Amino acid sequence: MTEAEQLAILRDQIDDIDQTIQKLINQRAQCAQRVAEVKLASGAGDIQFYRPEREAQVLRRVMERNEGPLSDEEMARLFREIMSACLALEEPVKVAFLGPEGTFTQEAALKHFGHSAVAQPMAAIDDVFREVEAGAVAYGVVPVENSTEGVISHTLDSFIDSSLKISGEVVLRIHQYLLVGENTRRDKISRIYSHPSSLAQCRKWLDQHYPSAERIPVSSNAEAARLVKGEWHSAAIAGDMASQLYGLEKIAEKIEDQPDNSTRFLIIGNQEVPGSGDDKTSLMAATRNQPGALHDLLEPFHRHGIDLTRVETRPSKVGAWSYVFFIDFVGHADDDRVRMAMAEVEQRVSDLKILGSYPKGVL
Ligand SMILES: O=C(O)C(=O)C[C@]1(C(=O)O)C=C[C@@H](O)C=C1
Repeated sequence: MTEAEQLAILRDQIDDIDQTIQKLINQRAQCAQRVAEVKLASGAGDIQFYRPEREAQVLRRVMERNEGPLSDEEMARLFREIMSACLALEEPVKVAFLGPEGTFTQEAALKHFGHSAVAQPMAAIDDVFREVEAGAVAYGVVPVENSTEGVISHTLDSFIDSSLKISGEVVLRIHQYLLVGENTRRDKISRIYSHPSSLAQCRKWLDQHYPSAERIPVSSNAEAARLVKGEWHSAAIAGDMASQLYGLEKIAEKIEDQPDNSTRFLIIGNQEVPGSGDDKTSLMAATRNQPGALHDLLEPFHRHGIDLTRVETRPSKVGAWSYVFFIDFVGHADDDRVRMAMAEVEQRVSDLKILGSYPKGVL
């Protein structure tokens, strides 16, 4: 058989399969429309079309049953987009993210909600909180910690004065690129712009490759990319999205010092999310200012076998030398042992707020 004949046969098969997939996706979308009708018919005041726990369960199941050759992650990403489109038929989900366009936070928002979400850039973390609090959007996406750089304290501090809840988390592998516009040659770079944390994530690489270039901190990576678009002798450190958005050339790839550099983002909103079977909880606690306060706070978690994934300390804003602890642990607030531990913790602290229970990041 000639190459052309072999290709024609295989492409016929692909056409048939595509037709079947398309029919099935539309059948799935019709089911989602019926789900929306049921939710509307329930007459409840605040209808939740977006269901984070259900989405996590669907994606986990996709990964568990996957037999390849496509990877589990690739398959989950495809289903992520199918679900995003189905949800948009029910009601498009509106999301505010820490902008401008092209930031890693935008990438995180799209990874979490899919490309059918309506995502709006905000100038600052405070603005993301405000936009959700005002009800202009249903959810916000903000960075909370980076594996190289540590916690983003501004995000944690924002919870102190906010009634918003955490309804999800998403972890993004952060790859940094050195980008130039058409006016700059790679051997003529004297200025490198980026967000301070990206400059820090690439410090060793910069010391080695561009020791004498001036490092200029700016408000975001995307802003760095925008600046160098027309400038001479300047480069930006930013992600793939910013590079595409501003049509910049990548002259060096994956320049982050830590190969597993990743950032965790939180999804904030007003929703209480039921258990998905594999959840995390975040809480905020203020202790009385006395010796052993942190030990007393953590002891019930240990006794009830609850796995802590993070403990951060922040100044409480209500007087010098008093602190608020942010604690993440594995489990849902409705789990029996979490309930028991929380009842005990409550006796030992001056203030306790559950910021939310939510599915562990799947993708
Ligand atoms: O199961 C639901 O509640 C749906 O609305 C359906 C569906 C889906 O497409 O599978 C869509 C949106 C929700 O966020 C979760 C799941």
